[in-house]
Parts: sequence; structure tokens; C-alpha cells
Amino acid sequence: MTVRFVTGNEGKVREARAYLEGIATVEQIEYDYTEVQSDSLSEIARRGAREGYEATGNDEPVLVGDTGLFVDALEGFPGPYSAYVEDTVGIERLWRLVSGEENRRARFRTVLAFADGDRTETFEGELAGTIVAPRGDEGFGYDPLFEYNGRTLAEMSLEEKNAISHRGRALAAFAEWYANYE
Ligand SMILES: O=c1[nH]c(=O)c2ncn([C@@H]3O[C@H](COP(=O)(O)OP(=O)(O)OP(=O)(O)O)[C@@H](O)[C@H]3O)c2[nH]1
Ligand SMILES: [Mg+2]
Repeated sequence: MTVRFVTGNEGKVREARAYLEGIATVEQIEYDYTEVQSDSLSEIARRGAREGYEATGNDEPVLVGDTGLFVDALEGFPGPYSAYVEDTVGIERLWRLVSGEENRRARFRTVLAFADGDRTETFEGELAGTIVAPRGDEGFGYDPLFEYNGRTLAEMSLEEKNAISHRGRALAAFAEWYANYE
């Protein structure tokens, strides 16, 4: 079955496609759903999935994934505003902001929302790591800043990142549920 991943971010699609190979066909839909201003990734993803499903006009279900980077020393900033901060401040300046802190721990969180017109289900994944000076060329977004077990996410192959990442964990929960869907 086909799942339409409503997102403007090709990095997310690549990871979902690789993870769900043999489970579902992932098609990217570049519809710009409303990202509500909320502290809750789950609220943002749920509303986005419902809107995406309604607006993109056929019966195939959709997935929307909202992700945030939560830095301990910055009280969870940029969190749900991570896309805005990446586009405005950028990862180099975020690094400078965190580099003076003793505690550089951070978490990525992803909530995937699946909507089929009847129901909306959510699946979550989290990854704890450390903010470091940017390293590596793989991945996207904040990957070069985020170290897990001695390597940044941008120093891992897509498969290595998927095996441990917030998105990989959310995709695992989705895949388990999807195996018994309909
Ligand atoms: O280092 C990273 N590793 C990841 O695995 C990852 N996933 C997302 N991001 C970044 O975090 C923000 C999320 O915002 P976000 O969920 O709204 O996504 P987005 O705006 O890029 O696409 P869309 O799906 O909303 O269209 C954006 O700045 C993304 O680049 C990541 N950074
Ligand atoms: Mg976004």
C-alpha cells in the first residue's frame, strides 16, 4: 500500500522510504500544511496530517512527521521551532550559543501522525545525545551538531542513522502498527 508523506523535507522522505522498504511505498507530497504554534509536536503532527489528508484529495492515507531538537541548557529550545531556527539562526550560531555551556545534552524527538480520514494515529521516537561542533556531510538539518556514541548523525550512513534515530524509532512503532492495519 502507498503512504503519502506530506512534507517539504526530502531528508525525511529518504529515511522513511529506506526504513519502510517492503512494508509500504512512500510517496512525497509537497503540500505546505499549517504548522500550528504549539509546544506539542504531537499536536502539530496530528493537525498537519488531518489537513494534509483533506487537502490532497484521494483516499490514500498520509503521514506527517514533526521533529524538534530540545537542548537541555536552553530549556528545550529550539524544540517545536527547530525548522524556523535552522532557517534563521542556522546551526553554526546555535553551536556557538551552546558551546559555552557545561551541559551540552540534547534530545531529538519525532512524532509521526498517520491519518486516513477515519482516524489519526501517532508514533513517537526519541534520541538522546550531545551538541558538538559541526562534523560530517551526511544527513540534513542539525545532524552535524548532534553526537551519539562518538559520532555525529552526519557521520553515519542513512541506514546507521535509521537504526538508532528518533525518526527510525517512530518509524519502527509505525511499521509494527501498520502490519495489522486494515
Ligand atoms: O539533525 C537533524 N536530524 C533529523 O533527523 C531531523 N529531522 C528534522 N530536522 C530538522 O528539524 C526541523 C524540523 O522541522 P519540521 O519537523 O517542521 O520539518 P521541516 O520543516 O524540515 O519539513 P516539513 O515536514 O515540516 O515540511 C527542521 O529544521 C529539520 O531540518 C532534523 N535535523
Ligand atoms: Mg516544517
